[in-house]
Amino acid sequence: MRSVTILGSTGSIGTQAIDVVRRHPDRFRVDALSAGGDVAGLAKQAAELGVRAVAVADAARRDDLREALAAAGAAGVEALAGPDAATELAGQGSDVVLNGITGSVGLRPTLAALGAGSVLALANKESLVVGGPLVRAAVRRPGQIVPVDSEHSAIAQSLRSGTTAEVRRLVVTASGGPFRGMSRAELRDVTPAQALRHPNFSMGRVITTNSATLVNKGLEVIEAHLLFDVPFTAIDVVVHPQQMIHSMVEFVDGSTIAQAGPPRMLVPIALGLSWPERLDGVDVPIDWTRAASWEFEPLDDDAFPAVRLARQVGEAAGTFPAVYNAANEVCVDAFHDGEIGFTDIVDTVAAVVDAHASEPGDASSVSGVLAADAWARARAHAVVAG
Ligand SMILES: NC(=O)C1=CN([C@@H]2O[C@H](COP(=O)(O)OP(=O)(O)OC[C@H]3O[C@@H](n4cnc5c(N)ncnc54)[C@H](OP(=O)(O)O)[C@@H]3O)[C@@H](O)[C@H]2O)C=CC1
Ligand SMILES: CC(=O)[C@@H](O)[C@H](O)COP(=O)(O)O
Ligand SMILES: [Mn+2]
Repeated sequence: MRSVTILGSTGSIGTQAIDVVRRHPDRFRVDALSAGGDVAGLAKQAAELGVRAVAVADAARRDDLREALAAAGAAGVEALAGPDAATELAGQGSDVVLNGITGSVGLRPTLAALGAGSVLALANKESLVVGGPLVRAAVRRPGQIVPVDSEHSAIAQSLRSGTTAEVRRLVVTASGGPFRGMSRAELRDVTPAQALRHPNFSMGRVITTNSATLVNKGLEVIEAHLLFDVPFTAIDVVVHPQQMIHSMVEFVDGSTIAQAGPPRMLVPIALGLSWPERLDGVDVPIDWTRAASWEFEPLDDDAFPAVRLARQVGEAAGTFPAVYNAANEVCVDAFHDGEIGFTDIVDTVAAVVDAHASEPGDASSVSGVLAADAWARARAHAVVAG
């Protein structure tokens, strides 16, 4: 029986993780849950799962959380509130901490989980991207981070086919998003509602928007570099609209191992919780008796420059990846608030990254990384305000 803490339990990843746990009560016991501000959803989950503790990030919602717990019949559950609450839960030593929070705010919880010796089931790619070397230095043993991001789970599964020395390249697949095939000129007028229509996955607002701009793929290339220690020049991106192949590993003998399955997150989440074992019947496999075509096409870097920019910031390292991510988080909000257009998102991120070259930050401490994150947010707000 593994004890599990789920951070971001009310979100897309979190609720699917609870589905996996529900179906395997003999394998998992949920210790603790955290959310941003959804106290009602959190209290309902806490009551159902019989957890020990819950946390919300919004300090102003402490009393609401206690009331919601009492109303749900879970008054005895420890209730934490405030910006450090998820970090406190993450450091309490569950066997597995699933980080399903969105954004760089997930960095401290990621570090706390690793510091406590828990397995970190990592959906929150932003924490690894922004904290790269700090997160890697916090790892206490090989395999302590289990990727939940579907592409990286696919790579981890494929890597079981050979030794590290036998790996030649990683091939990360991309859906291409809802605007695949459009030119830069056509992209100027797309709307937030259109950007939220991901072709295959139902996910939170930030990652769905990032899939549309291809910033998600940029973050994933950096994530792959940091997780698997493969140089950027040996990480390819290929557009595969059906997302049945979740990514691939090419080996030195010319063989490529791909992981395939329907475009759903249940298998990566379940593997995150149970690694290295597989659980029975997590998802419905591909039906190979039905005719189907899978397409593969190159990425259009001119219409979607986010991956090229991510490679640049990844190579530059230091605080550049944190700046890329933080500027993007600001721009996603600004786009949805009607303050900027779609192509302004990556253009603004590029301008902020460019400005960072003359004011580089300190990536050797968490406070240094978070200072660069704050600097990039301020700079992005200034660019957005014109
Ligand atoms: N969804 C997916 O299929 C995939 C997601 N990922 C990654 O997983 C992460 C989560 O994505 P997703 O589930 O889609 O996002 P959602 O927006 O659906 O969920 C985010 C979760 O984080 C909580 N949260 C928000 N702000 C804070 C905060 N300041 N402190 C603590 N918790 C907070 C939310 O709580 P509340 O509900 O109260 O706002 C919610 O529980 C992201 O990093 C994403 O890139 C990776 C691969 C696939
Ligand atoms: C499910 C998952 O891992 C997401 O990151 C998803 O893959 C997004 O797909 P694209 O970014 O390729 O559209
Ligand atoms: Mn992904």
